[in-house]
Amino acid sequence: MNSNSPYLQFLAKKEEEIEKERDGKADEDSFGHGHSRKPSTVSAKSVVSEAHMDDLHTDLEKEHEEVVLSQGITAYNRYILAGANLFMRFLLPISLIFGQVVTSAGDYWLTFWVKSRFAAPSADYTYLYIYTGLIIGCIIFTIIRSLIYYKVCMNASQNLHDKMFHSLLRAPMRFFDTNPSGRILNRFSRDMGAMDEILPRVGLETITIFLVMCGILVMIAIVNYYMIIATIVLGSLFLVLRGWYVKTAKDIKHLEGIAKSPMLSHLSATLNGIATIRATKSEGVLKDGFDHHQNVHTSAWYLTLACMGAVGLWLDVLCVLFLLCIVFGFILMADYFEVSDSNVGLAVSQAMILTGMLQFGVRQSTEFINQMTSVERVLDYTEIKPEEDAASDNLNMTTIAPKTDTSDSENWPQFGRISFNHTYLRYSPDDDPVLNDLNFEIKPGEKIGIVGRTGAGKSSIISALFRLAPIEGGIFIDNIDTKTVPLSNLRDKISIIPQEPVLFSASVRYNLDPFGNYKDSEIYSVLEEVELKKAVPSLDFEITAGGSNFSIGQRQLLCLARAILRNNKILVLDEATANVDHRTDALIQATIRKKFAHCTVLTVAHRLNTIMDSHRILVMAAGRIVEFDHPYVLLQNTDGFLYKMVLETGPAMTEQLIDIAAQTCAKTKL
Ligand SMILES: Nc1ncnc2c1ncn2[C@@H]1O[C@H](COP(=O)(O)OP(=O)(O)OP(=O)(O)O)[C@@H](O)[C@H]1O
Repeated sequence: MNSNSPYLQFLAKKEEEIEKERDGKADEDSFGHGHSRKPSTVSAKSVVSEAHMDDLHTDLEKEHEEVVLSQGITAYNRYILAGANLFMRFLLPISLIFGQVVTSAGDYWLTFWVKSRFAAPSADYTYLYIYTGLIIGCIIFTIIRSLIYYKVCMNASQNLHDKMFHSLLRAPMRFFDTNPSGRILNRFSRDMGAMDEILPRVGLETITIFLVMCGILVMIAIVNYYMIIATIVLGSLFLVLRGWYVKTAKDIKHLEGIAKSPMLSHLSATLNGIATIRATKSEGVLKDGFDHHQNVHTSAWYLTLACMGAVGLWLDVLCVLFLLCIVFGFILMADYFEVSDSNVGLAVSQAMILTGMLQFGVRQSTEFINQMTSVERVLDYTEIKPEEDAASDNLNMTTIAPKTDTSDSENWPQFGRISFNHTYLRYSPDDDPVLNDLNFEIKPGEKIGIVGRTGAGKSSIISALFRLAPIEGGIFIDNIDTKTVPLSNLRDKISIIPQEPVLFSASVRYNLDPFGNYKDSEIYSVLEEVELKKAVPSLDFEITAGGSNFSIGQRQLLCLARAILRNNKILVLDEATANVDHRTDALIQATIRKKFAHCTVLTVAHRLNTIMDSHRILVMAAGRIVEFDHPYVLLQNTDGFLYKMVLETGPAMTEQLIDIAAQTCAKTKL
């Protein structure tokens, strides 16, 4: 260590980088991968990361609390607007206030009744009837206000959920690249859960307590208006105390979250390495480590309890002081004014309700503000800027050529001619373009292989074709600018067999034909073509999550079956044969050649043998096209990119590849 060798410096730098990365992108690491193409991280990291979830969630909460506080009323307003129409917005406050007025009026009426009975004892039932009426009114209004309130909350939850889901479905790919899937799932699970279950209850309790407190203070002021002074003084003290509590509680909660993570990660790491721990007899060390983490966490948790206890004590002190003011106020006043016993009784009994209720109120209102962060987060997701789809309202496609039959959106594309016209693509507006000035044309029915080193931009060509990211310049399919085609239509008309086969947890029928456009016999026939009929007992056979009850090869074949069924003029294969065995690979290749003989096929390839018989090969480097011609022609240039790539496969393979290219060349009489 003392030598300070370059290796040690390198290690220190690395550690620093990891630390920085963890700080900066911690949430991304823990919740999942932001980018679908990233290699999976080591499992130990994800175990530790999982344990960090609470801590990070607290961080996120903190970040959003600031948003809520800064946006303040806006979030509340938008929540109510999402759940209540104009009538409900009018009815809700009225029912809340009326409920409280009737309840307080009942208490006051009792005092009035007692006072008049002492003044002139009689058996007048009017008092009783009015009191009964007030009690019944109190019951009815309380029920009505609860019904209206819960209806508004339920509507808000449903509407915001639907809006969030809708806006997520239309979100651009960039959103999914920058938001880890765990975070998105949290919005739908944790935040929606809070909005459905916790927020309405806590909200109603907070509102009720606030109204009861107002009722009590108003009645005490009516009985003895000097009490307004005491109320203002003690009310200010209360607000100060509450401010301290909210701030402290938030920080302590954060502290507790931080202290909890190491304990959980220690536990999960221990469970993961239990075999090693037992083999090395290091149970004691691990136990001490766990005890240490738990002690730290317990200390933080004890702080939470102590904080709650302390605020409870001080709130009770405030209530007792208020009671003291009321009682002594009446004693002092008795020397100068006539004070009725029933009024004293009313004021004292009402003030005593405050004790205990105030504590509960503070806790619930803090919880309410905390839960509103969930609403804020959901509101954020309802406003995701949708994908640019200028054509969605305008189904007329514009052509660069005079309008022909091809402009008919139903039959488009009829030929499968693709041309890139000075096309640039950038994933983020601030980044450099990933595709640079692509200019090429693919004739109808051509089989094109796309090759290049990793990161050269092969997959980005597919992204551009599907318009997964904003493009500059134009991409024309059968002379129609894809920018003028509605996105759903464009994506519907190009089939893709992706690198990772995508299957839904649903029936085979749904996976192959989600919109129910084809007959069972047609679906069976394509299953037969990809030799899967035996593997699939029936079309209602359920595919489990991610297609785990099928092998990777079978999943690829299902995707191929889906593509055949769609019968599109353009097929894109993204290294589709990278993970399958030789036989399945051969079957996929043969089926594609047969079934897509008249279609334009673009194959992004890693293995050169699958594309050596293509009509042309497009070689990419750093987002530009460096070569584009028949493979045999390209291989004549011994300085060329393709030739060098072929050489890297070894002498035997090189010979074989050149052979395939030459044969294809002879066949096509180039
Ligand atoms: N979603 C994305 N967001 C930001 N940058 C991206 C995204 N996808 C790709 N890139 C960047 O674009 C460049 C080209 O990537 P692309 O995936 O097209 O390469 P590729 O040739 O298909 O590589 P590979 O063979 O490894 O799949 C790379 O520099 C990559 O970092």
